[in-house]
Amino acid sequence: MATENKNLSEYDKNTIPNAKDFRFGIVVSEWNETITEGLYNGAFEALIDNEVPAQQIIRWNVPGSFELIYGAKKMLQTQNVDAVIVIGCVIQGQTKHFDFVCEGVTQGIKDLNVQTDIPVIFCVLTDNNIQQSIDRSGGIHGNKGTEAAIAAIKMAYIRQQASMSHPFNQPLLSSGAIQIEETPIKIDKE
Ligand SMILES: Nc1c(NC[C@H](O)[C@H](O)[C@H](O)CO)[nH]c(=O)[nH]c1=O
Ligand SMILES: CC(=O)[C@@H](O)COP(=O)(O)O
Repeated sequence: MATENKNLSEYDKNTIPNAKDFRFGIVVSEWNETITEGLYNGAFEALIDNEVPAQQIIRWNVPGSFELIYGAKKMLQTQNVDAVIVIGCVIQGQTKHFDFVCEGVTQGIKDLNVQTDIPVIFCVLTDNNIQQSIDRSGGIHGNKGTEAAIAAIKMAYIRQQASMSHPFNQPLLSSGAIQIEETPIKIDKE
């Protein structure tokens, strides 16, 4: 379904896990600032709406979307957060720069999700023109910041549940592997 057919700000509060004890980091790009402020406001308000205390929301600014990767990495390493949201807005210009910034930030954030344990939520608009950005940052299609905040709550909850259901609740081996008790396989003899 395209954003056009879905309001990005709509969510059913009954389906959202309790978020009052989680800490969230939000890294905001200063490029296309009016748009990224709209996205930040959407994310912040959705977290507050879901009972996250304001002091458990840590905001950092970075110069552009490309810097969101480093900002998120440092946030993960230093702020004891349960999830990070990266907020940016890349708008097509006259050159291929758009493609490289979009590809770079997308792959970088994907890498953080693969390599580290804390979820990083992608709230980066990659638009053909400013109108598309306005429409998605509190305009006619709602606010992708709201959608990102709900995703962050859900992912923080999944991480919490996963750690609680860790096999036998045992610590990781020094190799990083999980110790799994072997169950003998029964082979039927003919
Ligand atoms: N053109 C846009 C950029 N470009 C800047 C880069 O993200 C980066 O800050 C620079 O290359 C220095 O490393 N960033 C956006 O977020 N949006 C744009 O439309
Ligand atoms: C997304 C961009 O990098 C961008 O807006 C830069 O514009 P241009 O390609 O015209 O230099």
